[in-house]
Amino acid sequence: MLGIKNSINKNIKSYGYALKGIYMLFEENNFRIQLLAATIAISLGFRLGITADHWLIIIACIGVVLMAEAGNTALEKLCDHLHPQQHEVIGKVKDLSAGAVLIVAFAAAIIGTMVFWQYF
Ligand SMILES: Nc1ncnc2c1ncn2[C@@H]1O[C@H](COP(=O)(O)OP(=O)(O)OP(=O)(O)O)[C@@H](O)[C@H]1O
Repeated sequence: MLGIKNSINKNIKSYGYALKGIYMLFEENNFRIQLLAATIAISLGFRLGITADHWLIIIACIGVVLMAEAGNTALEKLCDHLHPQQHEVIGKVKDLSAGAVLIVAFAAAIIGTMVFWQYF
């Protein structure tokens, strides 16, 4: 019984740390821009009355883009902490990570356009 209680407490703590991470993301300019784009897409979804299938696609796109941005931010912070000085490899790691975000954001923009296009 105590084991289950400890396990639940540990879980709740973990969610707290995760929420702290999400809160930190709000300080990032790129994250705020992506959140604005997500808000516009969700508002458009309600306004156009899109189908449940289309909601799944839009929500999945938003989730993947925000997750990629969170990963990119975490990697940038780790790079800056491990190697605050300029280094070629650090630059490459940051560019690759930013590139990953750009790839999913671009794909999400295309998918979003294809979905919403059908309602106009
Ligand atoms: N320590 C470093 N060594 C070499 N190049 C770096 C280093 N730090 C940053 N850069 C280069 O500068 C670019 C911008 O880095 P920066 O850390 O400012 O990220 P950013 O994309 O501006 O993100 P943010 O504005 O969220 O901090 C990187 O993509 C990389 O090319």
